[in-house]
Amino acid sequence: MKLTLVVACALIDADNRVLVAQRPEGKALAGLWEFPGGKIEPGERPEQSLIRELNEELGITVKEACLAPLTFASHAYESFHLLMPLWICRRWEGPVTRKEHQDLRWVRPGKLRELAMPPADAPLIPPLIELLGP
Ligand SMILES: Nc1nc2c([nH]c(=O)n2[C@@H]2O[C@H](COP(=O)(O)OP(=O)(O)OP(=O)(O)O)[C@@H](O)[C@H]2O)c(=O)[nH]1
Repeated sequence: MKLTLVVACALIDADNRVLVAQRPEGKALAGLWEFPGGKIEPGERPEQSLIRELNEELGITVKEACLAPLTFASHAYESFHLLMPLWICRRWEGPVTRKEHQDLRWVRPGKLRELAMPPADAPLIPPLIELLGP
């Protein structure tokens, strides 16, 4: 089984809402709502990858000191096993801009279950509710 390491981030706004982004058409799991992030490239540290992905996908600049580890997903997809650490971030520079996704939404953690998310993401929701409220 191929192990794939993906880094992801829950950006949190002043109202304790979380940013989710809709995967583009043409990609695996298209249309599902995910946490911004992506695969680690060779030679990158996980935090560097995440900072790069957040810049590419959302146009924001994040400092490593503003990333805090929250939890992780470990999920067996058919063709690979996903291991995905989730960081949270409350501080960034620049406006959040849609660059690669179909759509972006700020949602209360308690509403995440109402969105179609990748199956790996379900266990990430309770820790967010515990931290931020429903
Ligand atoms: N960023 C992100 N990826 C997730 C989440 N949940 C989840 O299962 N994934 C999976 O983790 C992988 C993320 O990699 P990616 O977005 O960089 O990859 P991709 O499918 O665009 O493939 P590619 O970059 O090779 O074209 C995908 O297989 C995606 O389905 C999530 O919440 N956020």
